[in-house]
Amino acid sequence: MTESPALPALWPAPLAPGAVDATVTVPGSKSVTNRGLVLAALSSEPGWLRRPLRSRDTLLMAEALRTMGVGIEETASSSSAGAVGQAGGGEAWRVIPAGLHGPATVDVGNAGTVMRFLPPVAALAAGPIRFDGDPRSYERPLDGVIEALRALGARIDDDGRGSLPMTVHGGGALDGGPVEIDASSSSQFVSALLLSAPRFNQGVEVRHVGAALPSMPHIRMTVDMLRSVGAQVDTPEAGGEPNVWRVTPGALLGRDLIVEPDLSNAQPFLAAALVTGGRVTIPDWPEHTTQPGDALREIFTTMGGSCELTDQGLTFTGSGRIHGIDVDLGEVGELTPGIAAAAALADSPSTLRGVAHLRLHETDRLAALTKELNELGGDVTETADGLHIRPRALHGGVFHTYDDHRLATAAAVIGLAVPGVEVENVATTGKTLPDFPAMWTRMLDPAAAPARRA
Ligand SMILES: O=C(O)C1=C[C@@H](OP(=O)(O)O)[C@@H](O)[C@H](O)C1
Ligand SMILES: C=C(OP(=O)(O)O)C(=O)O
Repeated sequence: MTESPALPALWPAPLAPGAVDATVTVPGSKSVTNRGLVLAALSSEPGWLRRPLRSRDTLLMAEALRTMGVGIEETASSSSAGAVGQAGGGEAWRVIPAGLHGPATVDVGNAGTVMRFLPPVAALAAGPIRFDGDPRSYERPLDGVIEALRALGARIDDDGRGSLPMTVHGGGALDGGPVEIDASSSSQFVSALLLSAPRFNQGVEVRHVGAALPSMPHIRMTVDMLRSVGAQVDTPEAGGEPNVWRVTPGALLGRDLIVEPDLSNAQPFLAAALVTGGRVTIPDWPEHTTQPGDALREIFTTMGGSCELTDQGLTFTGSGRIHGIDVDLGEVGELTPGIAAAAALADSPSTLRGVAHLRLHETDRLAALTKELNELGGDVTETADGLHIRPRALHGGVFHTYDDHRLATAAAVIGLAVPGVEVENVATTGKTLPDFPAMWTRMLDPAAAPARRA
């Protein structure tokens, strides 16, 4: 990660000087990096993560695994290995699995992936592992993971709250087997159980019961990544029972994983092309991916523009008009703040549906987007499961971010078109994209963009 210079408490979001024309290299995916770390830590041999994301969420994951005994070394292209967390380029992480053990304390910050994916890992460790985090982490749902782990044989002391803080008293092994879980509040409950399941004595059979399951692409990502390290996984898609996943016990291979760019973090830059009628290219956009950000190709095209996937990456070109959209974002909920920002600048109303669970994300995203957009003069109402956005002329003002990286990047998108937007605590983008303010400024500096027009 590039160490950012001190950022002001109120960051003046730059107004776009015209149509953007830039190539923006986006760091690795948070979701892939943190899954890759967990799987490598559970493998029977060392492995590599190349181009990992180095941000608060992924450093917390790496540090947590290290406190449980896993070796994780960071290698810059030309320098020697050093412990993760030290300053440095960090182009690859070598993960050396070891006997997992406590006592240890895991700081989950406000990272859903850390607070959900690691309790099953801790259940496999020998000794007590205490989990704690930011105040918001106490409010985010964890009950499904706690109850499922208990049903599978784990001992967890959570003071009966079903949330953080808690201690997993790892017994060195876990029975595993069949378990029912209501994962309607977070797909990460299912991913958490599946990721560690090859190491459970009986594997696992996870059956989701309850209302609709959000963020299915993220569960597919879990399954794909498990299979890529040799796990056997049966899924509903592969002709299995609906809402049932089975993982067979077995050793995992160490592998060399190249982490894809984070397509959800590409969103604000693509939105900049949409909002300014400009053009942005994201290099290394994968041809096939389970990342939900891939849906932006269709969503932003519907909202006004076109995209082309070439050897250079994905190029999105805005048409100069932004149209409203009526869309179910249940599968791709993490894209909602950025879509809401573009929708607030559109030429017709939008309805964003299927995202009630966003009330339990980094902040209550539906309430926060409604309040902050309306305070800039917008006309946004919360629905039972989303937002209704009627575009109006917006004015400048302070956009509060509630420690939510995606609120901050959404505010920057608004600021491209609305003079005088100040983003409170833009540093919160460090959760998944520490270099965001500098990347944004570079995108807007025509001298920094490669000349591509003939
Ligand atoms: O598994 C993952 O990597 C994620 C799953 C999703 O969580 P929810 O299902 O809780 O929305 C997503 O919103 C989050 O950003 C990352
Ligand atoms: C919901 C998100 O994060 P988390 O992994 O903390 O759930 C997100 O990044 O939009």
